[in-house]
Amino acid sequence: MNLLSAKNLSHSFDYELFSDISLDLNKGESVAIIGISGSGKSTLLHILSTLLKPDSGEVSLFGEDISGMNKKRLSRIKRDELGLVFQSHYLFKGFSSLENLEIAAILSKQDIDENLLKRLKIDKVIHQKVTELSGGQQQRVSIARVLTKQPRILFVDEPTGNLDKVTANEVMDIFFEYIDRNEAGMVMVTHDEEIAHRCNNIYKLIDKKLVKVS
Ligand SMILES: Nc1ncnc2c1ncn2[C@@H]1O[C@H](COP(=O)(O)OP(=O)(O)OP(=O)(O)O)[C@@H](O)[C@H]1O
Repeated sequence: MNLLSAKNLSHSFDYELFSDISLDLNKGESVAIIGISGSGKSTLLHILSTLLKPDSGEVSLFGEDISGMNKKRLSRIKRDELGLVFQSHYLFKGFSSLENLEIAAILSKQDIDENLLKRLKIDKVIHQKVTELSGGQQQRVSIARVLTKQPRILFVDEPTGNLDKVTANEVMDIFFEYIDRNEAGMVMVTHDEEIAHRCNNIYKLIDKKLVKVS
């Protein structure tokens, strides 16, 4: 089943970033987007995850074109079905990590998975304020929070940027197991070719086009 379908996307800021880009994501599938710095990878991810409207083109989620959806429906889909793991973590800074996870658990009527916290190596810091944690710890709290709500599509921007190699691989294992177990899908932007190769499909943003690499 198709989770996401993007057709003929074009977008410009001061200059044209890309044009006529199409991409599909099916259940159980992972897609990596690579490309040089400034090629527009994060912008494309923002468009696919409904945060940004493209200049032209269409994004459909679960078979429905989002441009035709009313605001309320789109917000509900965003809240319940999409999981965004971006570099700015969007954690509630005044709260502890546990409180951040509890908010996600309550909103989505899911339970916090203790084993996930152990695997992410945040079980011991869970009572500390978010602001007392390192960047890498905050990133892993934000990953735990996103997975707690059990989204159907994960949008992940440079997930392993400030993690050591062992932790980075563990985080990737967690993402891939999550997709398999929940028949979810993932679109991931990364600079790390090794990590990109763990995905089912790799696309490169180059010369304003999205080219399938493998
Ligand atoms: N909101 C914005 N307003 C104006 N220009 C923007 C905006 N967001 C991004 N840009 C510009 O668009 C270009 C592409 O940015 P983007 O972050 O999508 O690239 P990227 O491929 O993800 O880069 P990196 O790998 O360095 O993160 C950059 O030149 C950036 O300055």
